[in-house]
Amino acid sequence: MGSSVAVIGAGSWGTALALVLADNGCKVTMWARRQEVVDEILAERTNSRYLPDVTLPETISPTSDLERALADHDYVLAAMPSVAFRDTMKQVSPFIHKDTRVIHATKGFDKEKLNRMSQVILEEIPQLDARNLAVLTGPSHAEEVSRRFPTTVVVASKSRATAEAFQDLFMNTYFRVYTNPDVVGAELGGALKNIIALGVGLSDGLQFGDNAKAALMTRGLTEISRLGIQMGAAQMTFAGLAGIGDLIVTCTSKHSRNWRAGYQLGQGKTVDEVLSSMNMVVEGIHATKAAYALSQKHEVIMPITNAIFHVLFEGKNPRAAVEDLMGRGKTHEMEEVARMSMRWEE
Ligand SMILES: NC(=O)C1=CN([C@@H]2O[C@H](COP(=O)(O)OP(=O)(O)OC[C@H]3O[C@@H](n4cnc5c(N)ncnc54)[C@H](O)[C@@H]3O)[C@@H](O)[C@H]2O)C=CC1
Ligand SMILES: O=C(CO)COP(=O)(O)O
Repeated sequence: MGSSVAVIGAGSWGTALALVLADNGCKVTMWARRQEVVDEILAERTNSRYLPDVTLPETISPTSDLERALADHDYVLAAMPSVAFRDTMKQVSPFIHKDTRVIHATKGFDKEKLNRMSQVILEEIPQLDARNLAVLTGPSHAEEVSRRFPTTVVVASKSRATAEAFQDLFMNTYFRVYTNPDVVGAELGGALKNIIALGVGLSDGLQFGDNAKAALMTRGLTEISRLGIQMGAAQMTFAGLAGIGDLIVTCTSKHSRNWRAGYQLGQGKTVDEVLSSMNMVVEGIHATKAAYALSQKHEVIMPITNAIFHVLFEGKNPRAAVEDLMGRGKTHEMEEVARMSMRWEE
């Protein structure tokens, strides 16, 4: 038997990653908040609400008892929605020691302080050695990973040893793991692309076509990078799996909850109607609020995020938001780079 891994969170992503680990020979204990999820896995070996049509092997043991989940582990993986992240880390903290290697796979911001998830982990688990912390991100829908479709992801950690330990833990023939030392860029790429996917869904719901989709993705990546660099990320990360890679999959996949939520908004539903019709997390809604505040704090211009914020939280008509975006003042496409290196011929 390989390593023991405690997976905290039995939603779609926690369950799909537990499957990857089980395929790799790990003994997995998966914590679910709700006892009925545990009961279903024990009785049927399925998690039908979050990952239908997938059979879970016996090497994945579910429990709703956090202490039991964390009793005996070599590694901990946290994969719950960002809104539940800080509270869950508070509860997890007493069972984590300095040398535990912890990885999270959550794509969002802390609602209290707008912090990244790795910052929340270190705040709530102060005894943890920061070098033992990593993030897993990249273009990876649970529905496809659980069908063992070829997938590539990034593990980012400040410590090469930790990044490589998690690379070894997760990597297999259908799940290819790259390492990256840029934790800030990896976390921001994953969290901010959800906003753009919502925007693309909105645009598709309004039947605006493929040109608009390409514009939102490209200019969306520009503003993701702009905020990211200001917050300490490396620009190159946004050209990789955690940036453009995840942006592409989330803006174009039928599996994306963010795209689906945006699409329904574009068709005229309200935010409350959309949220009550989805039984899964829509991180982009929370991320829009966080990124709007972060753009003001860091004095970074994010027109698309601003427009989506006004649609989601101030009742602005999506068509009016698009008119405002199209009517912005004239600008150079490569404004930051241009200042540094590009020259007009005359
Ligand atoms: N589903 C996917 O394909 C991927 C998801 N992610 C990220 O993983 C994170 C988790 O997402 P999913 O597993 O997809 O969500 P999900 O919507 O499938 O499941 C949510 C899980 O969180 C639990 N939960 C909800 N509220 C909670 C609370 N207040 N306290 C404790 N637990 C609570 C639910 O019981 C459920 O187990 C998100 O940040 C998402 O962006 C990242 C990559 C892929
Ligand atoms: O992050 C994801 C894929 O990489 C999941 O995106 P959604 O939350 O939009 O489904």
